[in-house]
Parts: sequence; structure tokens; C-alpha cells
Amino acid sequence: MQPGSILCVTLGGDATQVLEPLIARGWDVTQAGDLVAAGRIQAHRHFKVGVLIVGASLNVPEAAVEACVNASPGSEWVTLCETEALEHPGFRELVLGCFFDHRVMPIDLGELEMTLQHADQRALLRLRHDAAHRHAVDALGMVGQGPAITRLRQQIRKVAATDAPVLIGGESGSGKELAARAIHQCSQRSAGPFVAVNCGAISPNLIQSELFGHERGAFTGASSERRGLIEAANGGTIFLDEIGDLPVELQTNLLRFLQEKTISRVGAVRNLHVDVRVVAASHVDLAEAVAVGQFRDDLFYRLNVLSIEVAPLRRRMEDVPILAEYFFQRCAAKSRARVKGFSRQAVAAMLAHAWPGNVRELFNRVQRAVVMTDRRLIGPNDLGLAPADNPVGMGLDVARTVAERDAIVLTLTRVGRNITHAARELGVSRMTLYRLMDKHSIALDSEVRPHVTQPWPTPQPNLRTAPAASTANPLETMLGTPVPGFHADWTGAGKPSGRA
Ligand SMILES: Nc1ncnc2c1ncn2[C@@H]1O[C@H](COP(=O)(O)OP(=O)(O)OP(=O)(O)O)[C@@H](O)[C@H]1O
Repeated sequence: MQPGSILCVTLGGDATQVLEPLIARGWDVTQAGDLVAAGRIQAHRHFKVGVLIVGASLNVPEAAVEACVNASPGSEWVTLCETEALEHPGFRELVLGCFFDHRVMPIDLGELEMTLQHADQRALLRLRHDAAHRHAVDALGMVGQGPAITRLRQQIRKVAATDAPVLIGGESGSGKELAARAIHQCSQRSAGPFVAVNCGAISPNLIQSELFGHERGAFTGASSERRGLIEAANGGTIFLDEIGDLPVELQTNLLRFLQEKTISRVGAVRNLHVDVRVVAASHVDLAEAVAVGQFRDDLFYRLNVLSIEVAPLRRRMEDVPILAEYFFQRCAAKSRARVKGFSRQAVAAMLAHAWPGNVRELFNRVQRAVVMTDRRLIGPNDLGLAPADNPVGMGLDVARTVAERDAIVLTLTRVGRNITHAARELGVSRMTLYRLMDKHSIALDSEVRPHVTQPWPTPQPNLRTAPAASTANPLETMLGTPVPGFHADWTGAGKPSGRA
């Protein structure tokens, strides 16, 4: 393999003994004498690999090192340090959280070159992976590549080309509002307002004046005239979410508005013309609501001119890993967490979960995991999910991963968690074993258990629900004790209660 280019930051000590041989072997080394210089260099040039050389008896400015290491997303860093430096808990934490690997002085040049080449390959892999995921999110903020989301995008484009009402069906949290926004953005009304109203979240006493507005003195407390939300959406789109919750008398007013394009504020004597497209959504079956007399049939037919169904997440599991990665990138960018992504076990657990709360639940679980985890890779526990203990229906890839993890866990247990002995038994180097443990979220200091794989598994559907774990609170899981005042509602938390 060709030697690549590296950024080398020296914090105290003499780096020439390491750098000169590397340069002689063809490595393209850019040197920075301190962290400020490293920051300046990184602003102009991206390095796949960074090396931090820490001199003896140096007080490492941990926050500044962390900022430097995180300045180039996608870079992998290796630190070369004295054994004493690793005695400091803060530095140890930094190495474990932010660095691809560390080497202790005196440096074995052959080993160092191998580490740098691995870091280079890993950075390359990350770049390719990130690039692939960037294509998964479209201009409408809709992530997914599977057939269901592809069909949804086609339907959105078709209905956006017209001005007729649209009815969006789908379970709670599946992405109905996102689809409504996408319809608006793709339509000729995109320059106008998009007003989202959750009909179920507004009190029945207020909803009429909220939607249609009121005149001054129309009722007690109406001290001034007020525009309603339909008027506020003039020239654009109004999204009426949970339209099934609209009181029956208001259904009549809404029908009149759909037919005549006029509204009447509460207490007004004249009608106002408004130019608003209606997109409505409901997670209950409106046809059934019509059958039991809870929803006006004429309004239903008026709204149901064009209908779109957003599939529940369990019917498009192929999108789970990219959605998770997308949410991870968004959350990690906002937090100071050192976490780098998901372990294979976490991905397997996500693929085995049935997602009753759909995409919103996935977002909530990822958001909390980024905050709660103390590892480089998010594991199933951080997501509040049970590890996928049976690879049936998940394909060879996941089955191999599970088997690999089991072999490592069993060997570690047998040899009393002695890395050198375990590596020898498994026929890999210590470094490879450390990397595999990281990949599988196996910590040396905690109890590790193999998966209980059934020798002859009974056939079961592709998806496995984990009801016991689905409401698990990661903090409680971590502490092994209930935490008062910390309520984890994976499926509903974060959902806006009333948008307008
Ligand atoms: N394909 C997707 N790509 C990216 N984010 C998505 C996708 N689908 C849904 N989301 C996100 O998931 C969350 C829930 O979506 P949304 O609010 O659109 O669901 P909903 O079906 O309208 O829910 P409810 O019926 O409870 O109002 C939002 O944060 C949304 O941005």
C-alpha cells in the first residue's frame, strides 16, 4: 500500500525521531508545532489521518485537542505518547473517545506504519459511506431509497402539479407532515406560506376562531379582530393534521370553504375570499369514521380527491439504517458527544425492532443514544433496544456478525478477559481484537454475554418486536435501577403538541 499524507501535531517533545523515518519511507508529512497551527492548516486542507505526538510530562489541553481532532470530520487520529500520559484519566478518556488508536513510546516504526495505513483505509471508508448517505436525502429533507419512499416521492410530485385537496393517510410518526411540506415545496405555491395545524391539539372551544379568525367583540375576550390560520395560509397551503378530530359543526364550515373558497370570521357579516390549498392527514381511517357517523361523508369525498398513503416504517425496513445514520449526523453535529456511529449490533437490533412509533420513534431513540452513550459506537442498549438475539431472516451478513461477536465474547470470558490470550486463541492480533471489540461494543470492564442463538430456530416473521425493551430508559438500563422523573416515551416524545 502507498504511504499517504498525514498532519502531524507535536505537543512538546522531539518528533524528529518518528517523522524523519516516516518521510524517508514516502509519507507526505505536514507538521504543525501546536494546536493553533494545526487548526490553520486544517482550514485549508483535509487530511484523512492526523497524528498527535505528546511529549513527556506535558499537561494535555484536552478540550483544545478534542476541538482539533474534530475540526476535520472524517479524519482518523492516532496519538503517540509516553506510558505516563495514559495514567491521566482525562487523557485516557480523550484517547478512547476521539482517537482511532494510540502507540506508546518508544515507537516501533513498522507497527506505526501499519496503524497509519489502517487509519487511512478507515477514513477512506468513512468518506465513501458518508457520500453514499448524502445521496439518500433529497431536497425535500426526505430520507430513504427503498421502493416505498421512491413511490411516495413520485406520488408527491404528481399531486403537487395540481391544486386539488390531498388526503394523506399513515400511522403516527410515519412522515405525513413531511410529505405535506414536500407537496407544498414542489407545488406552484412554494413561495407562499405553509401553515400546519394539529386539529387534535386545539381545544374545541378555540378551534373555530383559530381556523377562521374572529371579529372584535365576537365573544368575551375578543378585544381585537384576528386573522385565522386559513387566512394566514393565503396564497399557500394549509396542512390540517388529525382532521378526524375536527368537531362535526366545523366540518360543515370547512366543507363550505372547500366548495366556495370563502371563509367567514366568527362574528363577521361578510365572507372573505381566500386562495389556499388544503392538505389533510389522519392516522385514523376516515372511511370508517364516515361509516360510524363521526365524519361527514361529503367532506370526506371532497378531501379524498387525491390520496397518498405513507407506509409504516416496519414495511420499509431497508431505509432504517440510512434514516438512523441521517438522524445520527444531525444529532452528533449539535452535541459535543464523541460517538462515531452505530455498532453492527445496534444496526441488527434496529432491523429487528418493529417501530410502532415509526420514524419519530427512530429519531427519538437516536437522539437519546447520542446523548447517553459513553462509547465510540452506539450499541443496542443505548438505543433502548434488546440485542438481536436471533439472526433468522436478517441475512448472512448479520448472522456472520453475530457469530463473530459470540466467538469474541466466549473467548474473552474463558481466558479471564486477558486480551493477549484471547487474541492468540482467536488467531488475530491484539490490535485487531481491540478493533473488533469496538465494532461489537464489547467493553472489557463490563459483563459481556453471548447471544442465545437457537440451534434450529423456528420460522418467524422478518421482524421481531421487543416490547419489554421498547420503553426501556437508557439511563435506567445503564444504572440498573429506576430513575425517578426521567420518562422515556420513545414513540411520542418530541412530537409537537400543537403547531399552530
Ligand atoms: N423520510 C423521512 N426522512 C427524514 N425524516 C423523516 C422522514 N419521515 C419522517 N421523518 C421525521 O420523523 C418525524 C415525524 O414525522 P411527521 O411529523 O411528518 O410524522 P406524522 O406522520 O405527521 O406524525 P403525526 O401523525 O403523529 O403527526 C419528523 O421529525 C420528520 O421530520
